[in-house]
Amino acid sequence: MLQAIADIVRLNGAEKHFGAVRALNGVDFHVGAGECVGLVGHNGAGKSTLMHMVAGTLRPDGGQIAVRGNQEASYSVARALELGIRCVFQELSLCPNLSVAENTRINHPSLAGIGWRRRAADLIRAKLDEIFPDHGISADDIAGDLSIGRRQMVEVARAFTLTREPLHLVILDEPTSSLDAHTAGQLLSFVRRFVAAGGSCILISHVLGEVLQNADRIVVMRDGKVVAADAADVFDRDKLVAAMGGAEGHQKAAAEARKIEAGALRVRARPARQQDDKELVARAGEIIGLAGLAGHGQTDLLLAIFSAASRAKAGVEVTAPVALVAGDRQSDGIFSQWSIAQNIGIRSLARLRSGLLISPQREAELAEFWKKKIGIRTPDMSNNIYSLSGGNQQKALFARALGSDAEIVLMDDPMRGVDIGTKLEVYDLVREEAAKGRTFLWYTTETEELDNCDHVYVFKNGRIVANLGRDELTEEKIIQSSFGDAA
Ligand SMILES: Nc1ncnc2c1ncn2[C@@H]1O[C@H](COP(=O)(O)OP(=O)(O)OP(=O)(O)O)[C@@H](O)[C@H]1O
Repeated sequence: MLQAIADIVRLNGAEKHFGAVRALNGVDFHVGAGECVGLVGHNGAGKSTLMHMVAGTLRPDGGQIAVRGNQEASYSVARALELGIRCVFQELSLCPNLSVAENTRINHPSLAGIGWRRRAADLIRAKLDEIFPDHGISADDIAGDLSIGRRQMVEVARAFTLTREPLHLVILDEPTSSLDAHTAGQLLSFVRRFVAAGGSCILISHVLGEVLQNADRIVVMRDGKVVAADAADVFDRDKLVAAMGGAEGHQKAAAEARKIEAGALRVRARPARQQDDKELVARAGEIIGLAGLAGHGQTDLLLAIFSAASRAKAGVEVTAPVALVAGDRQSDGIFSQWSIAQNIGIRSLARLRSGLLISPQREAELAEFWKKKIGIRTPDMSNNIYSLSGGNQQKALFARALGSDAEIVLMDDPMRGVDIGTKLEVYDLVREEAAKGRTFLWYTTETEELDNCDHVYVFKNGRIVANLGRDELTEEKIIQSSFGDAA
């Protein structure tokens, strides 16, 4: 009996189908009080679906759920909140036209009456200060005006705010996917403090090091089933990868030096706020990294280059067609009413045309080619794009850019939510395409990914502060440049 009460939540035999897809195939899962459970698995393994069961946002087709030892017959979001279970979903859920304070109020019905706005502002400000001491976010900021990283910080902080509503378990579905290494570290150390004080967390991440270092227990999912579950110290990176399946055989070849012939100039760009003569220069066949703390001008420069391809822009020279892989897929990348195939084909319309119309057959062929090439997991590419798991949506955006005629591919933190096996495949693909002469400009919040780049521009306060060659590339050096006056 005591054991049962020590569980915050326990699912037995959870089942969920989406048409032909068996997203959950009899899953047993539990979280104890004062425990951080890491949940890992390939894109489409069923992690988010399982979390929707815990958060009450989806009803299982079969199985039972018990919270603190009590069977819940009609479990729902409202019931989960009443029981102190909250979730930070992968697809961020802040209302874009409301302020940070107003968004906080949504989760706290008890913040009512005169002065609620100030109380909501105080509440979220205090939590942001506690988790991310140098956050730079105001409670009056409109959510839609914030960068994706800052929205993620608000969403996470909001989940941990305390009023009259109880708080026992927070589900964090890829909470660091848009955070730079410094900010991700702040969040993970807060999670450790929360758990040490008796709270519980579920941490989903494709950054395996994060899970290995911060979870007490790790659960591995594969194709809708739990395939391994044990204390975190029983696993290491290789064991996790092996249990997840799909990444075997891939060596970390990324760091190998590539032979680059300096090709024709493709991009020359000066950030709008640059005061010295530093500028970004990219040539045919190069893979160029953009690094530094999130929100320091990397995305702005990519967007400036993207728009300069169609309209002349001061300080930016672009000499070939450009495609952009957006990291903020909800706002910038996905056409939500369209199928997966249409989402992939949109950047290649000239090639897909037959007479005046788009040929559905050519569109389907392009989509099938990329489905196989990067393993987009779906029974049918004519399904709506939102039927894909988050990581598979991101793969579709890759396919759109790489399947197009663009000679310059801009990547704005593009691996958000992509699993480790696919990441390694995409790295190979990027290097392969660069060897054929394509140019990649790659902003990433994952320092490890910079190993794929020939050199890396570090940004601070909207300016380039350093240009590091691959032999100088270490996390320390990047952080040093990001915080220092210059480098
Ligand atoms: N609303 C939906 N309609 C149809 N299929 C869906 C829907 N939601 C999920 N699926 C399918 O269920 C399976 C599990 O998806 P889920 O989002 O749980 O995976 P995941 O492990 O969270 O993946 P990721 O790491 O990419 O986020 C996938 O095959 C996905 O395509």
